[in-house]
Amino acid sequence: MLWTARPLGHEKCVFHHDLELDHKLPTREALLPDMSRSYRLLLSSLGENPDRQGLLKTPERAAKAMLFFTKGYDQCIEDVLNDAVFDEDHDEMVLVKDIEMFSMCEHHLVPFYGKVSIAYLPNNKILGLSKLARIVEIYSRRLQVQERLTKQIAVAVTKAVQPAGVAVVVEAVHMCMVMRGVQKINSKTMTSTMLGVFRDDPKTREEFLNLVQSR
Ligand SMILES: Nc1nc2c(ncn2[C@@H]2O[C@H](COP(=O)(O)OP(=O)(O)OP(=O)(O)O)[C@@H](O)[C@H]2O)c(=O)[nH]1
Ligand SMILES: [Zn+2]
Repeated sequence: MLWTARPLGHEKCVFHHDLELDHKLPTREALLPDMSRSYRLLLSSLGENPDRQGLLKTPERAAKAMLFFTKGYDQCIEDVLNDAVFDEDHDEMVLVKDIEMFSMCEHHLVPFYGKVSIAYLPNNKILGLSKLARIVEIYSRRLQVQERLTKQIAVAVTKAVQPAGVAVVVEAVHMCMVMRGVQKINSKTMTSTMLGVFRDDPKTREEFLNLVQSR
């Protein structure tokens, strides 16, 4: 059945429970032939000739591109953290801002893209800085809605270092609102998740938002 062609999660990844992935499924690369056939059918549905020279390899290319756009399904937090959690007596805000993000709108299968800013207040544990960007990659490279993406990033940072608080702001342009539909080419969507101190203490939240907005 078609639904069995869902992406594989990593065996030891405990963060995937929300996706209800079936670990007996084939690897995602093994799905390439099925995906290529689907894209070939799509080309025919558009009235194109999938056998014309320029389109001969398009179904396979498109399938590979879609696998890349959704490669976050193949990754799990434990793997990318790679033990880069360090004991450190530091309790001031850590902020990485303007992390580029490319994701796929789950409603229209078109991109939404923008930037992510992540802050946390350490509680004797810090995270390798690049790992914040890697967490963004894991969750953005899936079919998403911006709200869920924002929250998943915040929860992942919380699980990784149990900080006193986490704040995540995502600013994105949705191509489904730009190239089609309401066609609002300048619209941007902002979402945020505030956990712990960032939720409870307006001063901490304000400090974060000021830092995010400063250029
Ligand atoms: N909340 C939220 N909505 C999203 C996101 N990405 C796309 N959407 C919205 O999903 C909705 C789908 O609405 P529908 O009415 O079923 O689809 P539609 O007829 O294509 O809607 P229009 O885009 O208004 O033409 C639209 O309002 C999109 O703007 C997202 O990340 N978060
Ligand atoms: Zn959309």
